[in-house]
Amino acid sequence: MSVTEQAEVVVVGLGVAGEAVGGALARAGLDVVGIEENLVGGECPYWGCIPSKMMIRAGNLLAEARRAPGMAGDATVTPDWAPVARRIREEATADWDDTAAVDRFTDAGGRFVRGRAEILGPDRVRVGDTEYVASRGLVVATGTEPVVPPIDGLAGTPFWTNRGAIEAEELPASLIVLGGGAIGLEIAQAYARFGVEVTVVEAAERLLPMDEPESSELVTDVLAREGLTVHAGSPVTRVAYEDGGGFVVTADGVSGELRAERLLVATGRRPRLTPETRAALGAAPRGELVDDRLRIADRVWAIGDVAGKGAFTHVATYHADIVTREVLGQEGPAADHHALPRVTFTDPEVGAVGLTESAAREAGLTVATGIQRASSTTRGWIHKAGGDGFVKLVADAEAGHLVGATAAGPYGGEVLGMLALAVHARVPLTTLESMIYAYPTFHRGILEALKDLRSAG
Ligand SMILES: Cc1cc2nc3c(=O)[nH]c(=O)nc-3n(C[C@H](O)[C@H](O)[C@H](O)COP(=O)(O)OP(=O)(O)OC[C@H]3O[C@@H](n4cnc5c(N)ncnc54)[C@H](O)[C@@H]3O)c2cc1C
Ligand SMILES: NC(=O)c1ccc[n+]([C@@H]2O[C@H](COP(=O)([O-])OP(=O)(O)OC[C@H]3O[C@@H](n4cnc5c(N)ncnc54)[C@H](O)[C@@H]3O)[C@@H](O)[C@H]2O)c1
Repeated sequence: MSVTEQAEVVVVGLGVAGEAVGGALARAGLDVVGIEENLVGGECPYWGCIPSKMMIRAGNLLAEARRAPGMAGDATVTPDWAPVARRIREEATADWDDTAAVDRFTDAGGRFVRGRAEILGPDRVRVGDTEYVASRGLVVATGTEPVVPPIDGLAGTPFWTNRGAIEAEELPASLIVLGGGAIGLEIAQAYARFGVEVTVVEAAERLLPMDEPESSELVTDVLAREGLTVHAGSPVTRVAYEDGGGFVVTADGVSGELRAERLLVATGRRPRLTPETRAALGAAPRGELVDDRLRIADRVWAIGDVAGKGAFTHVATYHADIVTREVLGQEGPAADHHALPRVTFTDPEVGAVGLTESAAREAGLTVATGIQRASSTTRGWIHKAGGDGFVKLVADAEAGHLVGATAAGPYGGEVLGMLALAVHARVPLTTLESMIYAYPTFHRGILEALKDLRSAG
């Protein structure tokens, strides 16, 4: 027999986005039911951003030490994965236990339900035998799941997704990474720095295909110098797994077979939202899910990865703030993604914001670009080993402001900060040109890139 429970707000999925909106609304005094089938906090703290950045930090320490010869004497590096795995288990994930996060939500006044929610309609959700009816709003925050491509032989093999790679207590001797996007490259480089023999196989013509071609070139070059094998433009045609023998991968354009102990599938993620759920919520089967208030329908919102506006934690928290205001009936700006920043935490970091050059051209803008290589700046020249990078600017020449930028290099994600502001606030190029840039910094490359942009235009 089913039971019906009333609530003011029902939040489905307590990942980054759902935990933030659910907690804020509960703290504001609303009766909030939060439903989570796995761990409260979602992908980012347990299998995503935080543990992967711990791996990267550790790998970067090794890489810096290896750069000492010729610049600072000798350094002997003996990589050890144990402290990394321990830090991920103990500091990042509490051994994949979300008690603290659940307590945070219930202490705020939220009602927590562990289970898989089935969304029945714009105001109701079922978990097991209980139906939850929302009088004030339903928030869908179900995130994304890995896409596993339909490659012959792949299904049924013990391949890893990001979760396997993050949870690993011991490293394999060798790893094939399918997909040269953010997940694939961050993990590939970190693993390789710990001595794993890594091969990256990317179907598109270049790594990081959604980024500037200069970013792809830079990362491909650095990875090759670090001893990784990279195959781009090489769709995988077949995967096999031999007990005790590991994975055997065949890809177009790659002669012979690729073999490795482990296989990581990092070929993108898709929203956890079935066509049936879209229909139940009154959304069209395809296309944009939300409007600029992140509404699917009246009093139904989608936030975070599932909204399809960028699968990043900073998007999830940005959306959560907007929908918190919406539910509480508070004034505030609508969602605006024109200056979405993103950082791929390879070393060098690839930070980007807004439109790439090709996207700006496709949008019909009169585009002007400027580029400055880090090695040509004083700071890059001083930095020397590990100093590869560049700043690339993409301007709407008619409007006279930046519409996109890339800051790749040491601290690329940090240099990105002022470029994100410039794109967000549509700061006039003349203002950017007339300000003072501290010397010798990596961000001074922006001034030189502006000069390049003007000289080209
Ligand atoms: C390896 C990796 C590294 C990353 N690194 C970064 C980074 O450095 N920076 C960055 O900004 N982003 C990064 N991301 C992306 C970031 O993790 C996501 O953007 C973020 O977690 C999105 O939050 P979310 O709440 O939208 O979704 P999620 O975190 O996926 O949470 C959704 C939650 O909903 C639950 N759920 C789904 N369906 C149901 C249901 N029917 N019933 C009940 N519960 C349900 C899920 O169990 C999950 O806990 C990374 C991702 C990965 C995989
Ligand atoms: N630093 C960060 O902010 C960060 C880090 C990791 C993940 N993320 C988020 O998670 C999302 C998912 O990451 P991802 O790396 O899985 O996706 P992605 O879309 O960034 O990259 C997937 C890559 O796989 C390639 N690919 C697709 N099918 C393939 C196939 N059959 N064989 C070989 N290659 C194939 C694609 O061309 C693409 O380059 C990212 O887009 C990002 O939003 C962010």
